[in-house]
Order: sequence, then structure tokens, then C-alpha cells
Amino acid sequence: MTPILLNCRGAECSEYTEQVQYVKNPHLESMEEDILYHFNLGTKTHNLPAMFGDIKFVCVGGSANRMRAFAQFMHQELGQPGHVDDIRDICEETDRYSMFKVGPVLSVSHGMGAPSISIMLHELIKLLYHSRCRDVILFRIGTSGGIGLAPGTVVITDKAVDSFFRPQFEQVVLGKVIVRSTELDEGLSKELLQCSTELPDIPTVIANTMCTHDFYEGQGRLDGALCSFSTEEKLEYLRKAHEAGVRNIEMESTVFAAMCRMCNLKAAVICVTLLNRFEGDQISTHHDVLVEYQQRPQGLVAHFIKKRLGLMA
Ligand SMILES: O=P(O)(O)O[C@@H]1C[C@H](O)[C@@H](CO)O1
Ligand SMILES: O=c1cc[nH]c(=O)[nH]1
Repeated sequence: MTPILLNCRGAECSEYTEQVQYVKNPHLESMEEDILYHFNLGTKTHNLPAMFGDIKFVCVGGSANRMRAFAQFMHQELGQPGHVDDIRDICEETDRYSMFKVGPVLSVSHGMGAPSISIMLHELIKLLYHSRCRDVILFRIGTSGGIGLAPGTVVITDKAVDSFFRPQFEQVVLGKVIVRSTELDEGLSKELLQCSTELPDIPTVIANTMCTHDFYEGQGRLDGALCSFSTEEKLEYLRKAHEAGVRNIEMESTVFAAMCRMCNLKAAVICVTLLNRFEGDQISTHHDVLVEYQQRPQGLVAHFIKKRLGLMA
């Protein structure tokens, strides 16, 4: 694995002659200013290349606190100067998303579900474009419900599939349905799996991930405020998902994969399972155990980043 160049900011970097286009929008060129509203950042108000030009890895996950903890963890892992408590939320003036920068690593929260992560990704990808970043890899590090796996297993997504087990994401644009592929980078997934074998206590598999638009009925749960099906119908659906190679369920992977693919960004989805859905719906595991589970995708990605940076002995 070739270590990547650090401190290489956009156009200053002589190793690269061509910029990969992360955005696919002809209208952006003619805009005098671009306001990234939900980040409270903009091309006129902020020097984005100076602030973000050296970003090489972006990690996203639902919760703001988890993404702050991940930034603090990366600060230690990368031996960054200064105190972890001084890592500030770059988006602190908005309460939509949180963003933390640690050297070449950006850690961003995206909230729950496809609409929330989609808005964040539009602005994040434009941020990378305006900052003239190159060779960036994106990771979604999250939680999920497992299908036939022991709780605590980390699933690296092979195919991100919808509720019909199709590897696609449907977006309604101007009243028409646009279908986008959710194919992820196979080499990156394999590299992450290799990293998991180099770490103790991170049981990891590569498998399909189902992305739903709801946590309760949408994931076949019997414990929501509404439920329109029987226990047997729920189990039959989970069995069908299992037959389709699905081993975990979450709520963002398809749109994350589709947008990264459209925008030429290498990406991977790494989610820990909090429970085995064949055994129940409620997440009743002790809080401390859940916290440790959530750290597993973080440890795996940290190991990958350190290897890529040539920081492993
Ligand atoms: O990144 P997180 O752990 O928030 O992702 C999953 C999918 C939903 O956003 C949420 C549901 O609890 O967890
Ligand atoms: O069951 C689960 C657990 C976490 N996240 C989900 O979307 N589903």
C-alpha cells in the first residue's frame, strides 16, 4: 500500500495534474458565491482551500457525539499536537450537523435517514470540490440491526440494497424517479476486511446491507407505534433478506453509496450490529456494551487510515 502525501493542498500539489471532478452540476461554475447553508460555511465567507484542502479521509455517522468522540480518538491515534478538548465543532453555529477536523481526517455527523444524510452529502461534496481536495475516501461508520449475526459483528457493505433487495437508490427529481447504482469499491472493502484481521476482537464480515426509510415498520419491527404485520410475516421477510445476502439493516447506505459513486468518491460503509433481528426488535443491551460496539467501526477505520498514512510500524 503506497503511503499518501500529507499536507498536499489542492492546486499546490505538483504530483497531480488533473483534478477529479467531485461535483456534477454545470450551474455551480456560474455561481458567484456558494453558501453551504447547513454547515454555515461559504465560498466568500471562508477560505475553504486553506481550511480543508488537506483532507484525505472523511468519516460520517449519525450522531454528533459519536463523531466528536471519533475525532478525539483520531487525534490520539495520529499523535496530533494540542489537547483533544480543543477540537472544535466547525459547524457549531448551526445545530443541523457537527464537523470536526483532525489533520487529514474530517468527521461529520449526518443525522438519521436518507434525506438528512443526502443534504449533508450535497454540501460535503461541494465543500471538497471548493477546497480542491484530491484522492479523498469516504466512510460511513454507523450502527445497524444484524440478520443472523452475533451482536457486535462489524459488517463491511458489499452491496447496499433497498427494501426490495435491489442495489439501487431511487430519487424523485422534478416528479420523475431517477435510479442510481449503489455499487461500492470492492478493493476498499477487501482492504478494510484485511485490517480487521490485524486487530483483536473485531469480528467482521463483508455482506449486503439493507437500507430502509424507517426504523420500525420499515425494518419489520413489531414494537413501533404502528404495526401492520404478524410475527411470522416479519420473520419471513427477514429470512428473504438473509437469502439475498443481507446481514444488516440501517438507514443511509444506499444514498451514501449512490452519491459517492456519482461524484467519483471512493467509499465504504462499515456498521456494527447492535442486535440479531431474528431474536428480537428492542435494543436492550447495556449502554456500556453499546458504546464499545460503536467503537469497533471507528477502530477499524482508524487502523486503515494509519496504514494509508504509513504510520504503522
Ligand atoms: O450512524 P447511525 O448509527 O445513526 O445509523 C443507524 C441508522 C439510523 O440513522 C439510526 C437508527 O437508530 O442508526
Ligand atoms: O436495528 C437497527 C439498529 C440500528 N440502526 C438501524 O437502522 N436499525
